[in-house]
Amino acid sequence: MGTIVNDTDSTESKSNNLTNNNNDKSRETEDLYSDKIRDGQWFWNTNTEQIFSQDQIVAVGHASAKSVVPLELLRYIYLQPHDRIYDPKTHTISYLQTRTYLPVKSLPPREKKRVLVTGGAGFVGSHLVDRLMLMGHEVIVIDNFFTGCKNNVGHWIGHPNFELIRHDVVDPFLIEVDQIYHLACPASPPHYQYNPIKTVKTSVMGTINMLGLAKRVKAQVYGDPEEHPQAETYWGNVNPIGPRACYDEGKRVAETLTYAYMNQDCVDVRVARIFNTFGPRMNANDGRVVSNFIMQALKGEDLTIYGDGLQTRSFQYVHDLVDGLILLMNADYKEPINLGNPDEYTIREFAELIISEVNSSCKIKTLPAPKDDPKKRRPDIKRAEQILGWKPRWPVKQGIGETVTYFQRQLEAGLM
Ligand SMILES: O=C(O)[C@H]1O[C@H](OP(=O)(O)OP(=O)(O)OC[C@H]2O[C@@H](n3ccc(=O)[nH]c3=O)[C@H](O)[C@@H]2O)[C@H](O)[C@@H](O)[C@@H]1O
Repeated sequence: MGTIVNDTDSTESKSNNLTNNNNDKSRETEDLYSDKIRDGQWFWNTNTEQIFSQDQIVAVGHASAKSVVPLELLRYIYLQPHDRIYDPKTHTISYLQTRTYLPVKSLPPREKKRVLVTGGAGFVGSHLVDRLMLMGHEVIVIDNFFTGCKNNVGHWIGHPNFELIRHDVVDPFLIEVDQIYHLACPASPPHYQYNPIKTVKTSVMGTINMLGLAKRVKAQVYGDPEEHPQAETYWGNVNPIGPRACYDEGKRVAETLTYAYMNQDCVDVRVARIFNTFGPRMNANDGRVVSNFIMQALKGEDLTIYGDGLQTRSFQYVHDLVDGLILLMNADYKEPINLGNPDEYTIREFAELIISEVNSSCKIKTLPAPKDDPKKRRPDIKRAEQILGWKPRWPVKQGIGETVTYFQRQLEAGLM
């Protein structure tokens, strides 16, 4: 039984005539990739230790954790709606039946781990699953699909190294695994405030169940911080009866539980405090600032700033987070570690960045500020740098570029 990392946070088919040009393009691209896979000349042939080429990011991961994967491989998965064909005339979606899986590394049995990812069909979880699969591990996903989505991991269904189970972490679950990444919990304020009792149960009972299983944690533990930037040594400032308490306090108790299991039952734990994260597969309607602003800009609507827009956030691209989680899992370090990008923006600056990246002429409109909205958030990442040798590689602008492409393609494919 293994180690648990607990996150305390902080298409188209061939039927009909596929008249849509995008669909044809998508099919052509898929055939091209399929040929490459069959001929065994996939991107793995490139030097996979190389992360940058001519200042461009060409791979993600860290050689020390054997997590390096060519970026093209991942982009193929999340930027091509290759397994679904949308027919705008009949407003139907067909799913392709035949599937070529991307080549995964062949690991010797002693290196191959059985890894459980709770919330593995969600935004962050599904990117972690892609990476672990490509690295050659056996991956088991449990998800209740409340905010997660089968499509996020659909490209692995049927693969011998992959299992997808509908299960709610609030209920006990028994399985033998080497490692557990506990990521299950709605993270956007509208989602987690929709059913606050369930949110607390997911954090608390979900964590108890997973700790019980393994006997391993995310940045909201800091609440509306009085210390800036936030180091792991800061204890936080949370209103225990406010609308965000179900999430923030849930994460805090999850950490308390994690260390109680470590001290009392010698459970091997890791605690990641995750700061605002964005990227492809964010839910377009989850109400978070990145997805809201990009969707509004793409649709030509006004961007909604809550309050004066002077509150700050620091945004990290999802690949950087996955790098950090895998490094943390493989490090022998038990204290909490912040994973976030210290590049801090006011929400107004961020709105202007999105407008310029989408090349839109949208205006900004101001709406009332939500209660208890933290005024500042920026991680102090010295600990992650020292202990894990990790720091974010993705400039926010570059990540935003890929995320905009993702949302654009989803919109074109009728998927949102
Ligand atoms: O993205 C995340 O990872 C975090 O999202 C939320 O925290 P928050 O920072 O409030 O996230 P957003 O809802 O994205 O809001 C960020 C800021 O933008 C503002 N905002 C949001 C949406 C919008 O349309 N306009 C707007 O001005 C919010 O008021 C807030 O000040 C969750 O509470 C965190 O747990 C989660 O980790």
